[in-house]
Amino acid sequence: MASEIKRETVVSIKNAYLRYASEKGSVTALENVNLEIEKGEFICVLGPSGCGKSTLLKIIAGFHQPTEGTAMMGDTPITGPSADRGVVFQTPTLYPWLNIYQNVEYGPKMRKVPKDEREADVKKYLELVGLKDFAKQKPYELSGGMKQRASLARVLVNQPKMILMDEPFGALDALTRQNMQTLIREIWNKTGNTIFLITHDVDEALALATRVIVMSSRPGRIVKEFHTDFTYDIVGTNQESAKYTQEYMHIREEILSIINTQNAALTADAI
Ligand SMILES: Nc1ncnc2c1ncn2[C@@H]1O[C@H](COP(=O)(O)OP(=O)(O)OP(=O)(O)O)[C@@H](O)[C@H]1O
Repeated sequence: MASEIKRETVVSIKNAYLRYASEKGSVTALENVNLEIEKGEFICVLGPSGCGKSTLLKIIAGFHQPTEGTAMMGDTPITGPSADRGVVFQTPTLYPWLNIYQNVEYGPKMRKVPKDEREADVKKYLELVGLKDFAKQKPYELSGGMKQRASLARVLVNQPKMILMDEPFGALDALTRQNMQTLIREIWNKTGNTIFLITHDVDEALALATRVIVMSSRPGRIVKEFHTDFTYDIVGTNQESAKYTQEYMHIREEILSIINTQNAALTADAI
């Protein structure tokens, strides 16, 4: 008998709308979004600029509540931010007056985690992101990639149920970006964490995701989802070759074609 895979829904968004109040009236950023995120998924979100990707992430993070519809973590409505859902932004969020160790220690300290446990956790996650030798440095002494790794350790040390990343590698040079992709893939593979990552880069999405979500131009709706497994090939010995398969090329073309169609609709609206 085939063994059943136990699925666990971490986050579920149902019929969600988000309207922002602005000086010119109301802006509908999201329209009827439905999304179930299962434990261990690596979701990458793509879509035209301004289509509501960050808004969706902010709903999951608890920074915004849907104007209509629901956002739940397990059986509990998401009503505000929580250490269970750690957020990594494009610009690293580190306290400049604290060293890297103290920055990573900050969350557990606030949660009153006992000192010994805290110390072991901070060391573990600094090692995991490759910063154990930089614990005493201040953020200004680190490169952009290292700062982003420190931000990641700050989130990981809280052992969140989910990691939310808003274009986390967008400001990095190509080589550092690729190294960060390898790091986040390895961390995901090792910890089995659930990740929701926004990117503008189709290749980044395909190289990391187990599911790629493509959104329409504003108001943002989910127009298509692709279940992919190139990340497993890349994590194994195959490395880059996964990107040259026919299947990869085919999905890549399809995603780009959807985004281009959405961008064209956006431009036509603006004329
Ligand atoms: N606080 C706000 N008040 C009013 N409008 C907002 C607010 N935040 C976002 N918007 C609008 O909502 C829409 C969606 O914004 P959002 O930042 O979610 O898009 P995005 O897809 O993440 O964009 P990008 O890819 O350019 O980062 C945009 O039109 C934006 O101008």
